[in-house]
Amino acid sequence: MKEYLALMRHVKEHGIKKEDRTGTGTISVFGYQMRFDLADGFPLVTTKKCHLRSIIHELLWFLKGETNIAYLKEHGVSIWDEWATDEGELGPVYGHQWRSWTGADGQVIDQISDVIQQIKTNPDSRRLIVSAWNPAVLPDTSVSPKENAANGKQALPPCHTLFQFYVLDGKLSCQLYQRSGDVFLGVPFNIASYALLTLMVAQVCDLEPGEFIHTLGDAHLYLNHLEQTDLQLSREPFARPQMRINPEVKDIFGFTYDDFTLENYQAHPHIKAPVAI
Ligand SMILES: Nc1nc(=O)c2c([nH]1)NC[C@@H]1CN(c3ccc(C(=O)N[C@@H](CCC(=O)O)C(=O)O)cc3)CN21
Ligand SMILES: O=c1ccn([C@H]2C[C@H](O)[C@@H](COP(=O)(O)O)O2)c(=O)[nH]1
Repeated sequence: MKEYLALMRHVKEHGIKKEDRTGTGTISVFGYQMRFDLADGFPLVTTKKCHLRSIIHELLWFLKGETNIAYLKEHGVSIWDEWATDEGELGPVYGHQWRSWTGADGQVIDQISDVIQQIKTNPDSRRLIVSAWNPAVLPDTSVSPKENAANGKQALPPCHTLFQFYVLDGKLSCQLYQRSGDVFLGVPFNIASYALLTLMVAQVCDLEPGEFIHTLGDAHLYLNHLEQTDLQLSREPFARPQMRINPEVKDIFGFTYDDFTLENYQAHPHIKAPVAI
């Protein structure tokens, strides 16, 4: 995962101090792109051990269209706890926008089913897009994430805002535009999550996986992640692991946790870091 280490190094070297909503402070750059050829193995960071279980369950939770953390809690995943109401609600976040975007006239749009149908029937389309950015439900920044969720707004505006698929020579590629990236904590999750989504969509569309292209807007290192970043930069990355997916599954909503097996994942020890809320 030298691509990820290059991002960390770039932000460390070129990042400018910038205040942020959480009050933690960051060093930040604007605009950065990484490319991962999915034929070269699964892009899971190896310079710290990553919790793939949380990543897989979070993706399955998005695909179910759920916005309550109950499913995550049942599976021991706590990464969204800090932003949810006491009832576990996050408001209309990713799952809602992906599966039941609601138009002004009340029309409900399942963007995931629609994009898969388009990939299968119109692979040359330049409109193979899913957007989570819905200005009608953005949070009111004068109140907390929990209050927003209680008021039917998003607890946090989506960070991975929009993704686009591209089909060429029987291969499926995916590009994500991420408006804001927590390089130490969030970005390793986001890379693995979208790489996995690309493998899953390719399988159900009878295509081979191509590239995952990750485009970042505000790419930042929180000031309380700098030591952890240096430790990671001092480590030598291992070869990428391989992801095996149960080949029987042909429905994007038919995957379960046991359909995924990561092989040959060799990683350095986990590194703890506080999450900015
Ligand atoms: N500041 C911030 N960074 C994020 O990455 C982030 C947010 N906020 N808010 C919404 C979601 C939640 N996501 C998170 C939240 C926490 C971890 C985290 O603490 N990861 C630890 C533990 C992993 C685990 O429990 O599975 C890690 O070491 O990776 C990762 C992603 C990504 N997002
Ligand atoms: O998937 C995710 C979700 C969130 N993040 C990070 C990016 C920022 O550090 C915070 C969100 O704060 P904003 O003020 O709304 O940008 O969470 C991430 O990296 N990946």
